Amino acid sequence: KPLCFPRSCRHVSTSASTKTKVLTTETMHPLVRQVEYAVRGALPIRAEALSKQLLSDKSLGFDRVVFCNIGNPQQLNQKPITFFRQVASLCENPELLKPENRQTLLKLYPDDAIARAELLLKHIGSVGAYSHSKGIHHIRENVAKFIEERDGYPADPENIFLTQGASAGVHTVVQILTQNYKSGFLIPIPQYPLYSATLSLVDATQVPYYLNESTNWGLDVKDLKKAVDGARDNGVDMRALVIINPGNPTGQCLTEQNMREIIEFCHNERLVLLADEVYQTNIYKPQTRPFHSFKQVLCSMGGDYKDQELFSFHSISKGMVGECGRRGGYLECVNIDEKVMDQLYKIASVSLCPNVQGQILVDLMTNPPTSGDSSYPQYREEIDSIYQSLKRRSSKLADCFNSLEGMTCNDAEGAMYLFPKLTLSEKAIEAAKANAMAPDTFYCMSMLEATGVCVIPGSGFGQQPNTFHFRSTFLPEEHLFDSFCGGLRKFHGEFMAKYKD
Ligand SMILES: Cc1ncc(COP(=O)(O)O)c(CN[C@@H]2CONC2=O)c1O
Repeated sequence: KPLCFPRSCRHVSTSASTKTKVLTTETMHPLVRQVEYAVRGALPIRAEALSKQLLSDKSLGFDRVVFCNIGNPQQLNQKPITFFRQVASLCENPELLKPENRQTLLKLYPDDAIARAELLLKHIGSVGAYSHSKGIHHIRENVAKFIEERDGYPADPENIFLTQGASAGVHTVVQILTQNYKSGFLIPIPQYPLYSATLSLVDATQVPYYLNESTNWGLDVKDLKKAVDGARDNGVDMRALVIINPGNPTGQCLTEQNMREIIEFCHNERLVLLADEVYQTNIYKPQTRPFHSFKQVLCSMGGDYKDQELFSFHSISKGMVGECGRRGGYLECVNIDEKVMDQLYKIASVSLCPNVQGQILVDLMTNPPTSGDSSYPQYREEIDSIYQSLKRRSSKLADCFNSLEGMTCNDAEGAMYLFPKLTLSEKAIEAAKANAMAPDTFYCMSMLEATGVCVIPGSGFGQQPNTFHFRSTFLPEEHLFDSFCGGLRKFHGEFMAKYKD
């Protein structure tokens, strides 16, 4: 019988309450302590607190907090794609697929959703089982087919890892590429802070290259060369170039010519290319700035570049899918050394496998209903409706920002964000200092307290010195968009008046 002393008998060391914890911020890994990730930093933390306060306090001046800090479409009520959820739900509850339930089931589910679930379960077994550490082979075959159809060049399922979101793939690749603190990675400024945070965690060296706001966040290879040469002069062992295309937070889409120059640069400078392409279907100017994958451009450049190493990342969190919480994505490894691939597999094995429902969504994202399938009309309508709405909202919000005093904003060619530039008065800058905040953080915090809208200051992504920006998604529901923009307009006018020089 297990010993169980009543509380009164237990000897509690009097020093227990005074003994410091074993684990404190002083004794934790310093690399963890130094990591910053603004997308879920001070502003969202305050926003969460206000959201809770709203439950009991109606005096805040707004009736809801609008989380524009994160590209999380379904948090702002974007509907999931029906076919995807039908298949996922059948995979989750295979009892429904039993013959005795078929007549009832056909009243609730289209035949192609039933067929897809049965096909997936044939390869998966149970969603509750560990899968292959690279991901289910059948799904990796479908991802390879998707890549081949997208690019017109072969893709090998063995070079594809399904991942727990693109984040996990990025982390693994950065980790395996980092030999020591001298390992240098070129990262864009502004950048999505997954990269700066991950590089901090592995103690690698961040080598920034600035995107040019005046050319709609253009990337000039000459700037890359300057950054690499400067880093090498300082003893940095340059390893890789990170490209986010379409850009986050900046929304630019690279031209094919620019991509060829980038690949040539990597080849000449012997840099591994990390291509983050999670927004590859969030393309709002397809006529002038269509999406090209780096895989496709690399293959089109022919034999001289056949040894250029490339890692490409994709995700189910973005596009019109927005299944962020399911944590699904893939990593394609191109021209990577066989033995390194074995090491990648070993690291993937340590985490056993990416979650299976996330893998199912990768299959559905890359292998959706096609013309002639029962679900195709509804699938097409849902995707097109979300796409057109995102496109309209991106323009509406950019127009709103460009109409505000002291604010300019490049259009979003892609992704889910706008990154407007703020010109702030001396008084506002002084007030920020008095509040121990960066000026753009002060502006964003003031916006949050006045409107309930949570955006992220430019300092969370990096920006040219003495410039101020913030990042907002354009995800608030379209029927609320006019009042959303109206609220921002009102706040901005009051803020500028309050701190007028
Ligand atoms: C450029 C980029 N890469 C990778 C990821 C990670 O995606 P997974 O969900 O697949 O891990 C994100 C997420 N976007 C973050 C999250 O929402 N807002 C952002 O800026 C991203 O914007």
